[in-house]
Amino acid sequence: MVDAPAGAALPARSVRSLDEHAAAVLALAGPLPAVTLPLAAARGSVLAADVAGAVDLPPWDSSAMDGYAVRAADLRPGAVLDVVDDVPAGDTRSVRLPPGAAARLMTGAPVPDGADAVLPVELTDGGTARVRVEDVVAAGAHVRRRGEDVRAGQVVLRAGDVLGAGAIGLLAATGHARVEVHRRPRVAVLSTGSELVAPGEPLQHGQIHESNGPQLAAAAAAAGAEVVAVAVVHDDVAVVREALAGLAARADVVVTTGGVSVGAYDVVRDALLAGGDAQLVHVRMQPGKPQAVGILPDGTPVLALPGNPVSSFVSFEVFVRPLLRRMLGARQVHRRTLTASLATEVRSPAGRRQLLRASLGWTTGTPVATPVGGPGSHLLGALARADALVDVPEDVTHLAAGAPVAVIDLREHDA
Ligand SMILES: Nc1nc2c(c(=O)[nH]1)N[C@H]1C(S)=C(S)[C@@H](COP(=O)(O)OP(=O)(O)OC[C@H]3O[C@@H](n4cnc5c(N)ncnc54)[C@H](O)[C@@H]3O)O[C@H]1N2
Ligand code: MOO
Repeated sequence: MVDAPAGAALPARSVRSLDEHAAAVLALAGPLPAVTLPLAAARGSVLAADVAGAVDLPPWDSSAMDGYAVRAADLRPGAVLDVVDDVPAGDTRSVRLPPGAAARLMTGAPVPDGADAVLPVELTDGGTARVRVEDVVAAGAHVRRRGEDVRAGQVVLRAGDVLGAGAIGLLAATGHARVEVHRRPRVAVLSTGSELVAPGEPLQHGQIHESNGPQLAAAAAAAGAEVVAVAVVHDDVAVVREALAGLAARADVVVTTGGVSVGAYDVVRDALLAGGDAQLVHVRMQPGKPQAVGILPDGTPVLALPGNPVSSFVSFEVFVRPLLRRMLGARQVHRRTLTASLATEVRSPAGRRQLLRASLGWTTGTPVATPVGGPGSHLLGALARADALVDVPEDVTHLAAGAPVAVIDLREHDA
C-alpha cells in the first residue's frame, strides 16, 4: 500500500484546440542536420539537398528491342542485309554500321553509329549471317536516345523529397552511391504506471500489460524515427525525473504516456512541473484531452501523452508524428485526409473535436468510413482494425449515417 500524496490545488492548464496544440508542438523542433548515407540505408529518409543526375539516362543510344540495328532507308519487305556484327548488352565497343548492313543486338545494347532504327527480330527471319526483312520500321523506331529520360546535371530530386523505392532506383541509375539526408529523429518512449507489467508476465488483480510503449515505439518507427529506448517506470516523481533525464541524454524527443491528468499519482505532470519548462494543456478533443509539452533541463523536447491506450495512439498521430516528420525534413508533415461517407450514425461530445477510429472501405469508388470500437479511450479490441480517424468538429454533436465526413488516412507508412 502506497501512501497517498497530500491533496494540493491542481496546477493550471492552458485550454487549446487540437490545431493550436499541434502548432505549439510543431514549433518545438525543426529539421535535423544533414548526414550522408549509403543508398541501402536511405529508404524513408528525406533529402537535405537537391540532387542532380551525374550521367545522362540512358547514357548512350540504346535498343528497346531484341533485333537488328539498321538504317531505316535500307528496309524493304523481302530485302536481305548482311549481319556484320553482334552487340549484346554490356558490349563496350564503339561499333559503326556500314550502309546496307545490319548488326544483331539485344535489348539494352548500344545502338551502333550510323544505325537509326532497331528492327525487332519478329519482323525478320532471325538470320545470323544474313537477315531477311519481312516488315519495315521507320527511322527512330525502338531506339532510346541518350539523355531522353534524364540529362546529366538536371535536378532529379529535390530537398524535402521522401526517398521511396522509386527515388532510390533513380539515384542509383543517375550514379549516386550515397545521398545527403536529414538525420532521423531518435525517440525515447517512457511508460509510467505502477499497474504496468511486461507482456508475457502473469497479471495479478489490479495489473495490466504495458501496451502503450510497444504501440508508440511501433508508431514512431513507422513514422521514420529511430527508437532508442522503451522504458517503463512506476508512479514515483523522483524516478520519473531521473528516467526523463537519462532518456533525454540519448534522444532528440522523449514521448511519455500516462500520469498527465488530474489524479493524485499523475507523476509525469508533477515531474515536468518540478523541473525544466513545461506546460499542462487541456486540449478540446476526444480522446486526448490531458496533454503536456515541455523542454527538459538539457533542452530535449518532451511530449507527455495521456495513458489511455486509444488516447495515446490518437495523440501520437496528431501531435507526435507531425513533429517527427518535420524533424526528418519532410515537406508534408500531416497525414492525407479525404472525404468519406459515414457508414453508421455518430454522436460526439459538444465542445470536443472527436477523432473516431474507423475502417475505410470503398463502395463503387466512394470511400466509406465505418467506425470501429466505440468512443471509449480504453477500447483496444478494435484498434488494430482502424486505418482511419473520422474527424468530427468541436461544434458537431451528431452525424447521420451517410453524412460526408473528413477522414485522416492512416494507411501510409513512411519508414
Ligand atoms: N477526474 C478526472 N479524471 C480523469 C480526467 C479528468 O479530466 N478528470 N481525464 C480522463 C482522461 S480524458 C484521460 S485520457 C485519462 C488520462 O490520464 P493519465 O494520462 O493520467 O493516464 P493514467 O491515469 O496514467 O492512465 C489512464 C489509463 O490508461 C492505462 N495505461 C496507462 N499507461 C498505460 C500503458 N503504458 N499501457 C497500457 N495502459 C496504460 C491506465 O492503466 C489507466 O487505465 O484520465 C482520465 N481521468
Ligand atoms: O480525452 Mo481522454 O483522452 O477521453 O481518453
